[in-house]
Amino acid sequence: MLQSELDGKRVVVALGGNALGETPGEQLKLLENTSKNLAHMVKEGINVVVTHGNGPQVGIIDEAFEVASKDKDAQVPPMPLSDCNAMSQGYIGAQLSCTLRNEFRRQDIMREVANVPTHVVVDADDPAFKDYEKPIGAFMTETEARVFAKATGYQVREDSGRGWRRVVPSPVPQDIVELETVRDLMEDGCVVIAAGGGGIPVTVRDGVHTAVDAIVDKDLTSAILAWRVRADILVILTAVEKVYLDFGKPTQKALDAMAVSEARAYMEQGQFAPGSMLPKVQACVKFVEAHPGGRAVITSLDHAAAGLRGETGTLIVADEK
Ligand SMILES: Nc1ncnc2c1ncn2[C@@H]1O[C@H](COP(=O)(O)OP(=O)(O)O)[C@@H](O)[C@H]1O
Ligand SMILES: NC(=O)OP(=O)(O)O
Repeated sequence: MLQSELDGKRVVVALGGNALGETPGEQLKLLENTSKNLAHMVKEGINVVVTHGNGPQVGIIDEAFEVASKDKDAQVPPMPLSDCNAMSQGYIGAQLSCTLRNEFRRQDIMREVANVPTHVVVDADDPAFKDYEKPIGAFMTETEARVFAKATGYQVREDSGRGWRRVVPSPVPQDIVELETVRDLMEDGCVVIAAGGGGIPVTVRDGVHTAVDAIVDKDLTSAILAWRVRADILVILTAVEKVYLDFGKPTQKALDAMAVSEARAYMEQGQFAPGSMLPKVQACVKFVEAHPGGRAVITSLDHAAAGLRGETGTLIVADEK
């Protein structure tokens, strides 16, 4: 796809939480770089909506409150995971708003940035509340993880060959509460940051919203958002340039493209790790199925522009009729 063909297109860009570094300072640096890439897209006439992950960050915030609340002298209250989730959304979104505004100024882009704290509706009976799948927080060795699990009562799991992490419930997002606000802001010409950390999950009963302690997968929420704002392209940016078959094995093979039926077959073979690559592929399939004509790309931040032009990354498209 030529750059000129991207002019006027709506693109939802999902930034991986694991690509945001481990400290606020590191995150700010990475977001400055990310904002350069996003600003280039905006300058080319693309209507960008940005979503972001929060797995490592929400784990750190939760851990900080856990440790501090156990210190009798510190006078820090325990903090529910749902509120830690909201804090991560606020702090990542706030840093990104700042770095985007600075980059727009540098590149003479006259666009407003709006950060929308976002909630997503989930089903209170989602089986994910029993079978925890979402890795959050720092990576540990297996021994460290087992000690941590014994001390805290938390569940831990190996994460895609990268180490062990705490896992929490990750219910499937059904709807985005602030969707109309996001749409209105887009119509007004804002570059919108929304659905951070997959959104704060709420259950709704008789119209009453109740936040729940879970972390929604931001790629699944991004797919709903992309479909509901009629995006042309969903771009999922993570740490790898492409999706692989036999990931991490000597037989590893990069995928340039997958039709939906191929993606489903690979998912059935267990090619994509739950909690990491699997929800990304599921999200892409969900988007291109819900929005025929839509394209989805998984690639790394550094390859975002080339991925948008179809020159790299793994493209997911609907089956040919
Ligand atoms: N089949 C696969 N192909 C590519 N990467 C995979 C695959 N299976 C698991 N992964 C891992 O999934 C990671 C992306 O998931 P994750 O780190 O959770 O995403 P995020 O960037 O959104 O935080 C990749 O960096 C890689 O380590
Ligand atoms: N909430 C979420 O999906 O975060 P990560 O992208 O960090 O896993």
